Amino acid sequence: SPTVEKVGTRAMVSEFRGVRELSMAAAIAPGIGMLRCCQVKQSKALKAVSGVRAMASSNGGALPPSGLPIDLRGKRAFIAGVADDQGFGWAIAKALSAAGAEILVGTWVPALNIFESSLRRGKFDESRRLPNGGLLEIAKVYPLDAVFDTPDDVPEDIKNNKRYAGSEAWTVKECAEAVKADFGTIDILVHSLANGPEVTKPLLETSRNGYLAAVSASTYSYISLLKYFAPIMNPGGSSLSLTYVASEQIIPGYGGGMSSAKAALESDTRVLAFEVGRKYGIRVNTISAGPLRSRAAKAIGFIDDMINYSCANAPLQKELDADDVGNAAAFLASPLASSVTGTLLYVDNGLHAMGLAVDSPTVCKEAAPASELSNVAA
Ligand SMILES: NC(=O)c1ccc[n+]([C@@H]2O[C@H](COP(=O)([O-])OP(=O)(O)OC[C@H]3O[C@@H](n4cnc5c(N)ncnc54)[C@H](O)[C@@H]3O)[C@@H](O)[C@H]2O)c1
Repeated sequence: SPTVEKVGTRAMVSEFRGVRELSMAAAIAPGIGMLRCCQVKQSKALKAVSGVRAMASSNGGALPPSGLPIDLRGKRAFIAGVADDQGFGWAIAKALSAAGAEILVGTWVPALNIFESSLRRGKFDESRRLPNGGLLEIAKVYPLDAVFDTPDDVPEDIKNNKRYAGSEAWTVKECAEAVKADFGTIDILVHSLANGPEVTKPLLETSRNGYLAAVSASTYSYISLLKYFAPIMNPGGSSLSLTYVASEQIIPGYGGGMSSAKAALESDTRVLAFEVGRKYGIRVNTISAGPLRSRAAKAIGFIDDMINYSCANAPLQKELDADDVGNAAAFLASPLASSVTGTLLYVDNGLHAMGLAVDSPTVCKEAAPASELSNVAA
């Protein structure tokens, strides 16, 4: 109605003013560091404002209720690749949970004990907090090693490895069977895992075994997950993986065959979207995420440089928040994206679109008016 439209417009105007004030503070802040800090605050403020709006609407306050919610109530998600609260898997679990989904996770066997004991001891309690004030609840943590499809594939040295000794049924097939036995079906499948034992080596110096191990852990693992989980997914379900722009552009330092593994993952996303869509009515998408200081990324060794580079050169000059990826994943998993499949969605502050490093000393100021653009935005 016209009244609702008016109230909605007022709310948007005041939201806009709040953001503008923060942007102006950013413009007058002395020094680049301060500017960057203000810009990060600006993005947090945007989130806070929309959070307040959501709260007001749910409390029957002055603002109108949102007409387009991401509603995953009654859905169940299995997220493979959660072993702490620092990575994308955790952020996706939180976003799906905030939207109402029940959360199951698959944790790499060698990391299982520490993850479960940290959860029990409350180490993650602060980061379990959801925007609505609730806590992320994980209905069950399953041991998983996505490099092995069935028990027959497990070599003796892994069988006898003491880090695997306390766990059982952790191959992909057994894990899917365990989820089926416990819960029957799932609706959402997330692949948030990767491993490249020679990631720090240039491609030219990568061994055959290192290359194949990267593709096995980071790419084939997704085919295997879909192969065994799709049969227990309800039609209309959604599956998702995480990729990185090194698949399509040269990122020196992202080695060991990991760039190839991500390129294969993106190609597989399209083929699997067709096969799994036709056979099970399930959607398959991938998110190409910007740099995040996760445990896996820290192991590569130059993640801080990548984050600084993105802040300096991406269209949006702010650090990527894992929650940004979580929220995009919640959208892709939801009925709002019911016609979206076979796609790659960039969630990277726009860095993928740049063809020029605007902070390069070889770029003249006229060609790269990044600072002027910051002021215009403010
Ligand atoms: N961090 C980044 O900058 C970045 C950017 C783009 C894409 N990604 C992708 O996001 C996904 C999640 O990574 P993250 O950066 O959040 O780090 P992360 O450390 O939180 O997640 C990686 C997970 O993979 C698990 N894992 C490794 N080998 C496994 C196996 N054989 N079986 C089961 N689990 C296994 C690890 O235990 C860990 O939990 C990965 O696909 C990664 O390539 C990361």
